[in-house]
Parts: sequence; structure tokens; C-alpha cells
Amino acid sequence: EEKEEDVLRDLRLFLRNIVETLLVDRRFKIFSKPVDIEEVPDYMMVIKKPMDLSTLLTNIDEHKYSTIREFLADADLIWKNALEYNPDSDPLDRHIRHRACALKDRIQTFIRDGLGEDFMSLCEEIKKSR
Ligand SMILES: COC(=O)[C@H](Cc1ccco1)c1ccncc1
Repeated sequence: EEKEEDVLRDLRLFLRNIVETLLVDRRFKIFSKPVDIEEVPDYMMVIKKPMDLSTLLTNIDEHKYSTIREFLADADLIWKNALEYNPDSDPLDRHIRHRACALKDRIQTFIRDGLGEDFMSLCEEIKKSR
């Protein structure tokens, strides 16, 4: 019978595949590393919890996520932060907001296509039991 550790390992493999696919997608290069605080000194005053694709990958390898919901809470920060920090009507802001929306949709499609409902609830059950 599949042990809990096997389910969590399957989750990490699934999540790693998502993030590695996003990391090679040229549309999302701007999201692959933390925003450079030297370049953007006020970023940390506006954005309370920065997030990026490389940090997501490190978190997965450090067993930080035991459910899809916990992973999505961090993954969604990437595009939400971009929409929040880049709200203006100038072309640069519009361009990164367009990419942020593409990232949001791409993540949703991975989750919808990749997982059965039962796998998601199985991970939630394991978390509750701990
Ligand atoms: C996720 O990346 C960002 O939110 C930064 C914010 C930023 C503004 C100025 C420098 O950096 C960004 C970088 C490049 N192009 C658009 C925005």
C-alpha cells in the first residue's frame, strides 16, 4: 500500500516538474530569481513576501510543502506581487502584468491537468493526521 512518504515524494516530483517547466519558459524569465533589491530599493516596503521560481524549487527540496494548497500559496505570490508592484499604465508595467497573468493561468492548468482530486485530498488528509 502506498506509504505517506511515497505520497509526499510523488507531490515533490509533481511540483518540481511544474517549477522546472516554468523556469525554461522564456516568458517567465523575470520571475526566475528574486527581485534585485539594489535595483529596486523600495521593493521590500511594498511587497511583504517576495517570491520567485528558484525559491519555490529550493522550498520543494527542503520539504516545505506537504499539500498542493501550501505550494499554491507561495506560487501565487509570484504573479500577485508583480501585479501589485507594477500597477501603472506605462508599457513596462503592462508587459509584466501580462506575463504575471500568463504565469497565473499556466500554474492553474498544471494543477487541473496534473492531479486527480483524490491526490489533493490525500495530501490534505496526511497533513491533518500530523
Ligand atoms: C518581478 O519583477 C518585478 O516586479 C520587477 C520590478 C522592477 C521595477 C523596476 C525594476 O524592477 C520588474 C523587473 C523587470 N521588469 C518589470 C518589473
